[in-house]
Amino acid sequence: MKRLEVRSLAVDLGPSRALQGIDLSLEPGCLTALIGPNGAGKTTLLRAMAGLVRPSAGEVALNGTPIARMPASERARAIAYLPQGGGVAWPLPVAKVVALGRLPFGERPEELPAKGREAVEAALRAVALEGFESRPATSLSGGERARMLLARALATQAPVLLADEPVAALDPRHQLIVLEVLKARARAGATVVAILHDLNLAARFADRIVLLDQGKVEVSGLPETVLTEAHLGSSFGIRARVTREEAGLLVLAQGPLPDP
Ligand SMILES: Nc1ncnc2c1ncn2[C@@H]1O[C@H](COP(=O)(O)OP(=O)(O)OP(=O)(O)O)[C@@H](O)[C@H]1O
Repeated sequence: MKRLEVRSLAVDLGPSRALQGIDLSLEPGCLTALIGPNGAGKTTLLRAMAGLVRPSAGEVALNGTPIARMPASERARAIAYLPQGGGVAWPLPVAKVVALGRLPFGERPEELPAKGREAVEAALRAVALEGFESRPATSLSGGERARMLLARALATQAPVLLADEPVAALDPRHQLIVLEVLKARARAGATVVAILHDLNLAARFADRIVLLDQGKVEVSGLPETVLTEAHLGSSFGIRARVTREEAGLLVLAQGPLPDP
């Protein structure tokens, strides 16, 4: 089990400060949704958590060890990262693409050991892509491709899973399937962080929500603490109604607020 800590993190991208003063503790067993308006810094924060962006100040630590000091191979086994809208350039069979998730263990797709094969099969099952194993990856639809790339990240079976908009390209049924998979990973002890734009899915599935706005954490905590009409107005610029239904919080975006 790995706790991911973000301590006083700042990131500069070119001339602009993308993140500033970020302090977060991401707990094992917990699915955290990262939400915020376009350009808030969500992808930058997730990339920093994966060790893909160099902080200008502060650090990210895994069970107390700064990830910048971890060997790349160790980090790749500990943190699986699903980039936003990833693509595939070669017509590799789907099973081989998913098997690339085993590379951090030195397992090559063409000669996977039993454990690697099981991990790949379980990942394909989890995203409902059984039967796609030999299809060329380049022949998949956008949503199928997104699920294949999530399966690659799942196949690593890393204790930390960071997913950038894992359900953005998916139909409603597959959105639910994928979020249930992420939740199950968390329940099995993983630390899971997913960027979500759908506030109702965040309300329903996240144990904790972090709302980023202009490179800072505006608020973080339980869904009912974060998804308030006031926060939705001030950070997203929308007039919204939040009601509590039997299934959980329901966010109804009613209209954009005028520019401040
Ligand atoms: N390479 C770069 N150079 C300069 N600025 C950048 C660079 N990459 C991102 N930015 C800026 O940093 C800010 C944060 O970007 P980021 O992609 O993290 O936002 P986001 O919250 O993920 O947005 P979205 O919801 O649109 O995906 C944005 O203002 C973006 O324009």
